[in-house]
Amino acid sequence: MAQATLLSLRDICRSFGGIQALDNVSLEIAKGDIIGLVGDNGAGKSTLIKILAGAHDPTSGDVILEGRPQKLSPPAEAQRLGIETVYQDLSLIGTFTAAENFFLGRELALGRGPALLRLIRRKSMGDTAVKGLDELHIDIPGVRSKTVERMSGGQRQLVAIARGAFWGHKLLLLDEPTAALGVRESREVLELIKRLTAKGLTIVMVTHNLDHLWQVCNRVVVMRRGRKAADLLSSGTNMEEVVAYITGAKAPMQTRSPIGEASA
Ligand SMILES: Nc1ncnc2c1ncn2[C@@H]1O[C@H](COP(=O)(O)OP(=O)(O)OP(=O)(O)O)[C@@H](O)[C@H]1O
Repeated sequence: MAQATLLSLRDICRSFGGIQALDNVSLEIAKGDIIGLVGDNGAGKSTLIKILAGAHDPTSGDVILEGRPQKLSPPAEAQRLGIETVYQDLSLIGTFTAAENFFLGRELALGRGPALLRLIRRKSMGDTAVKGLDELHIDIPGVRSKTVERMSGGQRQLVAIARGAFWGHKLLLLDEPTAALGVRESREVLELIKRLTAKGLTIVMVTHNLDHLWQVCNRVVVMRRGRKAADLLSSGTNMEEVVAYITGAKAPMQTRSPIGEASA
């Protein structure tokens, strides 16, 4: 069955001084897509993610969200629209617990007022964070009591992704979610991504690990020198072909997004 389009990028260009980081990139993201965004260093992946995250404005081109032209910047606007980003630094405060990190910068923050009210708000935030982690079957001891700096890298990544999924009800952007992790921790993160997929979340994930991409993504988008070199269903391609697009051994496709074709 054809999936509805969530977000379209149309002819997006972005330059930094004389550097053309993105050159006429168009991309259709369907609801429920898990897109693996790949490409060599400097190919334009981060710039594309930052456009979607509202951290960069396009120099030209249009962003259409659920059928309406939309400005995504600044990042708070993208977040208001339900787009969350988990960057590699995870943006967690080490001296806060996982529960406190869930609500960083959000309206429910403790704020001012009588001590009792602040205590009640803190309890309510803790309950919500625990519920959010439970629903995703993330079993981390000390969600309310242990600071995240005392957690493993894998646990921190799980907390950051769970927080992103909790607030990002439309689109979750993941920047190399397994880059710094060992085999077991990577597996846990990939399992979490699969559970988010099952819940119908839409994800765009930058990765250098094609094996990980194949475990979770239904689509592969290859960037090369600021252009979209290929846009493929993972079920209709293989690693050899994707590598050929990454390196330029294979000429860029005349791409159209494979929305509506069979998903993996
Ligand atoms: N803020 C910036 N100022 C100047 N040039 C930039 C800026 N951000 C990106 N670029 C340039 O734009 C091009 C694309 O960079 P981008 O970071 O998007 O690539 P990437 O595919 O994410 O690479 P990597 O895998 O190395 O992170 C590169 O030439 C980079 O140097």
